[in-house]
Amino acid sequence: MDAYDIFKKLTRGAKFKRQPIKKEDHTKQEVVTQIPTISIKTEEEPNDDSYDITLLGNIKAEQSKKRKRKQVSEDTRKVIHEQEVNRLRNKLKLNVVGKNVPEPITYFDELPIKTDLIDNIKSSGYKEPTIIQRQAMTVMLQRRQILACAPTGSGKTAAFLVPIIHHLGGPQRKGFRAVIICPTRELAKQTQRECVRLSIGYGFRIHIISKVEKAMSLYGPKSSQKFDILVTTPNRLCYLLKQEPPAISLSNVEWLIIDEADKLFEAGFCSFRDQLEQILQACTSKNRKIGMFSATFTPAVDEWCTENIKDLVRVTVGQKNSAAELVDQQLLFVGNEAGKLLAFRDIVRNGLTPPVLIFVQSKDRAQQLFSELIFDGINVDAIHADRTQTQRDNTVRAFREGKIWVLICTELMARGIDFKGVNLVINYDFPTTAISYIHRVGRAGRAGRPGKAVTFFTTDDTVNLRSIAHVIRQSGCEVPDYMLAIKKRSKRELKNLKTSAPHRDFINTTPAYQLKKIAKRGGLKKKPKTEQARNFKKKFKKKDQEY
Ligand SMILES: Nc1ncnc2c1ncn2[C@@H]1O[C@H](COP(=O)(O)OP(=O)(O)OP(=O)(O)O)[C@@H](O)[C@H]1O
Repeated sequence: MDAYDIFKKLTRGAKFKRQPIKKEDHTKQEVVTQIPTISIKTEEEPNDDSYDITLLGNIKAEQSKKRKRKQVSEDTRKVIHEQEVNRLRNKLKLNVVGKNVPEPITYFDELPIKTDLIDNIKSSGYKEPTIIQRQAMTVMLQRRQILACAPTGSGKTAAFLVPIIHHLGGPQRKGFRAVIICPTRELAKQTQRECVRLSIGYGFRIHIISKVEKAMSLYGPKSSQKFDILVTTPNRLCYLLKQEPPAISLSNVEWLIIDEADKLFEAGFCSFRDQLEQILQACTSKNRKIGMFSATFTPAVDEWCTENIKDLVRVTVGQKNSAAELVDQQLLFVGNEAGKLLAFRDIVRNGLTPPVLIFVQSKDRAQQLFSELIFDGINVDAIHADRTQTQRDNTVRAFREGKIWVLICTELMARGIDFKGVNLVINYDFPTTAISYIHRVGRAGRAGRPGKAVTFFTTDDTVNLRSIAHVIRQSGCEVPDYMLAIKKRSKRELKNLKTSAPHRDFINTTPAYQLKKIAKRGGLKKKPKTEQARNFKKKFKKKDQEY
């Protein structure tokens, strides 16, 4: 290393007043003489312009120490801040996985969005963000893709709608720029309503595909530009995409949200993986981002996300796959099928506070139970996939308006449906999976309100009893120890149960000997006893209805 190299090393970063070096001096002068005048501002600036190497070295060392000290203090501050954020996340039971995840907000005003949108949030009655909103909104506002899992009724819908509304900004006549996929039409309608409410003043055209034939002409190449946000079930959307040429364009989609993602990934749900593939192929924009939301998640969703989503942020609130803590849950042994009606009538006798949801395992059983309860003088109705769309819509509306007190439903209503203030959920038929249990009881205890859930079980329901008892215990409710000690069932047994619900006796209070007599005489002809029952009979006589 020659003298110039030493000089270069020592003076790295310093400023120089350039002075020509006299050639004749070169031979006489030592290393120091080659150093031009240096102007370094230090606290103890020496009178002499020339420095010797030691002094220079000291200054450089001092400077580097200062820089290091500054860096260290910046790093320390960063670490302390990160620790604070982590402490907050722990307190909120908020788990995040991903690179540089933005910190959660505390108030809606902290969101980097227009005040109009904040006003819309507040006029929806949302004073403070829920935990999932505190984190998911900030993640999505940075256009990061997300897999979010938070309890039922915790406000996941607004968590994804607000960032979407902010990003779309206003109508651009470019066609659909956001697509939200829901497993049922009821949930799609509810999401559309919330989107309309949160985007007041933005002028978006938010659509739901209700009739594919109508949609084919509506979303055709000429008119599709008018629309901005699409809320739909996967089947309807894929039907439109399959047309030649496709009856809908998704080429400008920026956000694709899959709500109740694990339901759609469930084996047997119309091969949603293929449908999702088809939808993704149609979303050709480079800016397309994916958001997956649900209260429960299965490994299938996680695997798909790991394989298909880059720079994913995973956000989980509370323990994964647990029931809402605000629901007071109870398991009630009713002996056998007949015991269920007795137990329900007992609950009614002790005072039933509507609105109440009763879950059964099939459409037939929903009808059977309805035929029984209609004679009990309760305002009751049933909703399931065999009812026409108009009937389903009317029933949901009547239940929301308080005209129906007790709604008998199948799994169709277990996911996402938000009925304000459901006081009681009754699992008349034992759910076939813990996931189904979590969603069913999650229809109560929403948006910070308390609720109750009673689950009937008979001697036939022991296969799944252990896992559901665990869910109940995990959410802080009491269950007898013996239930938790039941032998774990094999995966095959649980899978069988998942794919086919157990066989159950007909729901009927007519004694067996009487039923036999009736059967001999040529079938069950029960006369309606009340006005309500007569109306019900009339209603279901209508030709166009599918009952
Ligand atoms: N910040 C908030 N403050 C108060 N209420 C809220 C807030 N955000 C949402 N809500 C209300 O909470 C209820 C539940 O919200 P939402 O349906 O989005 O829950 P969810 O997490 O999607 O539930 P599920 O998992 O059952 O689909 C709704 O009535 C909604 O209006």
